[in-house]
Amino acid sequence: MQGYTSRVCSSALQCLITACELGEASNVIRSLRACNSRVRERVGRASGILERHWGADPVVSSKIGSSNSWHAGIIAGPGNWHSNFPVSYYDTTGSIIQRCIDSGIPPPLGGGSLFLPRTFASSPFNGVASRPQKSFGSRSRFKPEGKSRLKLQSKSQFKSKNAEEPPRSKRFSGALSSIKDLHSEHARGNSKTGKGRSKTTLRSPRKRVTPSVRSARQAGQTIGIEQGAKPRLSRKLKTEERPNDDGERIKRRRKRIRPRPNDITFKRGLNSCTPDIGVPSPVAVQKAAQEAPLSTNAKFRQIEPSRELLRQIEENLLGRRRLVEWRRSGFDPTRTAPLDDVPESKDRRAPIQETVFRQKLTFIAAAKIASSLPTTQLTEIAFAGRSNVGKSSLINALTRQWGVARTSDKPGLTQSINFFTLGTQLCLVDLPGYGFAYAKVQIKEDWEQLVKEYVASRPNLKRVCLLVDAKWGLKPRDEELLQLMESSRTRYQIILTKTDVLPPLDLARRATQILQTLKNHKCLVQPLMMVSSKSGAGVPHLRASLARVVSGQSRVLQEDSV
Ligand SMILES: Nc1nc2c(ncn2[C@@H]2O[C@H](COP(=O)(O)OP(=O)(O)OP(=O)(O)O)[C@@H](O)[C@H]2O)c(=O)[nH]1
Ligand SMILES: [Mg+2]
Repeated sequence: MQGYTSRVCSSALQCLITACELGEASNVIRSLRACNSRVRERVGRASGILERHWGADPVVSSKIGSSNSWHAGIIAGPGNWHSNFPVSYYDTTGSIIQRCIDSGIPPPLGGGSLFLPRTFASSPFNGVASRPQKSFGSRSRFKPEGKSRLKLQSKSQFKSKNAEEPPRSKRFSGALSSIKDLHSEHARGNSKTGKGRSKTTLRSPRKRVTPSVRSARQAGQTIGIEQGAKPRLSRKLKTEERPNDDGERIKRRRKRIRPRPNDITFKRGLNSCTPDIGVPSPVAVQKAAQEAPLSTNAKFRQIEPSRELLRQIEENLLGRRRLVEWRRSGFDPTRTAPLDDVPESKDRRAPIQETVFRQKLTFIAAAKIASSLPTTQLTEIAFAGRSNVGKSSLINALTRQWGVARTSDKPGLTQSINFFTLGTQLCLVDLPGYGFAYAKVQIKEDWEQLVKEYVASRPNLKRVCLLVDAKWGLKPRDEELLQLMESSRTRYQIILTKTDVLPPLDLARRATQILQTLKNHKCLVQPLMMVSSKSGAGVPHLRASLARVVSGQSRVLQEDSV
């Protein structure tokens, strides 16, 4: 039988197969079929092999392991067998465990595992095969040779033996406790069956034998305290007291962790060493606050805008506003640029008042180099500013012809000087932006140079609208262009854009800040305009101002020169 066992149990899979042959197969398979599909999916090659041998569809895990004393075929399951497995599986496992207990072999405590002992002689699985083998190689290979020492019992025999069993749950919990007892007994080596610490059962881990101990053993000496070996110290003694050679107990000093003087990681220590400078007087605090340089934000918040500017912002609903404010003022928020309208114009949008801006906006030319600039007799108004400031959007908003000048949220879309005629009087010029843009450095430098050339030398250029993002204000690149226009005596007007993203008060502060910065500039045209192409706020005012450029009134009226 030993040979039979070793052959059959050469792998854990075969061990499982053997278990099935011996009467547990149908139970195991049936119970595992009841498991969910996820469990069944986990079946690896093992199931295929079993299927080939039995023609059945057993669900056995692909995880198969073994130890010194056990071959383990881990049965796939949704969790630990003692908590989540179906009742039928409990039944099978429980009966196996019960039989292990009966045979005096401690069944393992692992979860979801069917463990089979390596040595079949002491195995509890002594049942008779419930079904014949189908194609499991030569049958004779697995037949026990000679007279079996095992007392085979049929399923019915086993059942009748365990006829008066307690209910399943109790039986199982009882089995669990007895498993634990068995384990502890085996660990002590005095199992009631006398099989504890045998080769076939659990072994305690081997103790390491040092060469000195081995030589002493060979010399027939006993190893122990009397021989001068150090006695095993209890945990307490090890940490606090330790006997010296004379048997006296010396108190060991506990190691104390002290910070090194140069260790700056010991922050608490450093803090405690900080000299006490005392509470400063309020006068000193005030003086220090006055002397300390203000941050850019703090400086900005200190700006006090004029009342006139605040009134203008309020009247034109400039700045960040809620929809309800637009509604209350009679504007329809569902329209494009709703504030570029007359309040309470229910049926249709009020037409643009300036005739010139009612004309069709037509793209006529794009210039990438100075020589390709078109020669026209039309009055030109150019829109300059940093990339993405909203130049192209403003051209569309002024003419209400959205989509003619192409816009993008990516800086650097306009890379050439684009000319748009507006009727026969006016030409709006969309300049490429400067500053950050998604373009090659060389190309950017080229178009910046072109803008400077155009602004400084164009005879028909009557006004440059320098667009400044209301959120960021003037930047060094803007100031560069301002200097150029000052030196070339080109008239320019500052237009704050994207005013809808800023609170009204901050917008007023920004306008004041810019006016303060540019108060000595000669070519600056007043007033500073604030617009939002998105909400349409301020656009009618800008239109009116630019229309005066076309009609030539601006110079006559001196309305906007400094
Ligand atoms: N919130 C808000 N967004 C705006 C306003 N004007 C333009 N934008 C947005 O800003 C982005 C850039 O607009 P453009 O008109 O393409 O800017 P640009 O100055 O022509 O940019 P470049 O051609 O790259 O120089 C777009 O996504 C616009 O929708 C505005 O008044 N308010
Ligand atoms: Mg553009």
